[in-house]
Amino acid sequence: MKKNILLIATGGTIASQKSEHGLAPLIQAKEILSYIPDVSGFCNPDAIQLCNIDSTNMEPCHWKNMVKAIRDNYDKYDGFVLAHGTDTMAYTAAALSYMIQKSRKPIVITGAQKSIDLEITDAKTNLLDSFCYAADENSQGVQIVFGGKVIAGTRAKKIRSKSYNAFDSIDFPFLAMIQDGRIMRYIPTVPFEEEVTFYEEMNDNIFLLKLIPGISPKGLRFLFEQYDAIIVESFGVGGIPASVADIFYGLHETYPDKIIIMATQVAHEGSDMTVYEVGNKIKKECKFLESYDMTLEAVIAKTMWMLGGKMLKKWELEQIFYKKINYDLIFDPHV
Ligand SMILES: NC(=O)C[C@H](N)C(=O)O
Repeated sequence: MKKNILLIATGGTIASQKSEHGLAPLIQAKEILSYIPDVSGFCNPDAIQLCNIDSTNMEPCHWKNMVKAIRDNYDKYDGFVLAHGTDTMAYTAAALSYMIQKSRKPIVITGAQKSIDLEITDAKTNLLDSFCYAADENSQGVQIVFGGKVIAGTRAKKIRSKSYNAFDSIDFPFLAMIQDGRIMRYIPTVPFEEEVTFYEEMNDNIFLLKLIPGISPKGLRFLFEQYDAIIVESFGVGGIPASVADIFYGLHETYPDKIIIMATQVAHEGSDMTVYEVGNKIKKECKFLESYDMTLEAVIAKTMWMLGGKMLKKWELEQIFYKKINYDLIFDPHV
């Protein structure tokens, strides 16, 4: 029997047309479907419009609306395809990986580098591939389908701003590749036994501090006062420059429960603060959590999600942060 697949359109280049001030999302969900009539050959497609925005404007409130739309339609459809801008797609894929867990019904996020109404575009192939993946018996969970690759929702990163080949899977194999409607799986599907769980609360009161050589520690106190968690994007495997470390020690005494997470600016292989003196001591004394092999997008989304529910103690948060969800972490931190 043919599967019922719901397209949830949110905007992005895939839906964009020229406006007075540049490309802007204008094409509506049903019209997007009309560009890919072939999907009706293998599934029953349907479409709804959630918003029509450039993904630059994507916010946690939109993720909440996506979760609600999927939850409200969960019994009616067998799979979901979200059409989304590419710029923040990796964040949305990570966010939905935490907000919708153990879904037997696949949730596929896709988009394009060129609008669907252009003669030469990647939009139709990406959409066709996404419907094909969403309608396949062995698909589940949250993933991006783009440029013929299927990437776990927590592992995607936009690595090219213009080419069709815009996304990569960081430190984790592609789940599958898709070519001419054929799916080649690299990671076998182990069907979820538990029921799907939906979470709608995200705490976006977090701050990402990118370190640069010679960074001035001015303003750190303000960040500690204002934000519930601070993610520090440092160099290499992770460390804090001496000029900043003293301030951190002082602030940790005043705010011992503040969540501080070390991530790295290096694209591959992740963090390990214990290797160098510049990271080891401060990690222990200020009780830093660290990203290890999680992507920055996953760390940000996971932090928002874990702080989104009820107030938890720091040690409970630590356990949740290192819990493996949708392939986000391979390293074993031995908490
Ligand atoms: N290719 C794209 O979709 C880029 C667009 N600015 C967006 O993220 O909405």
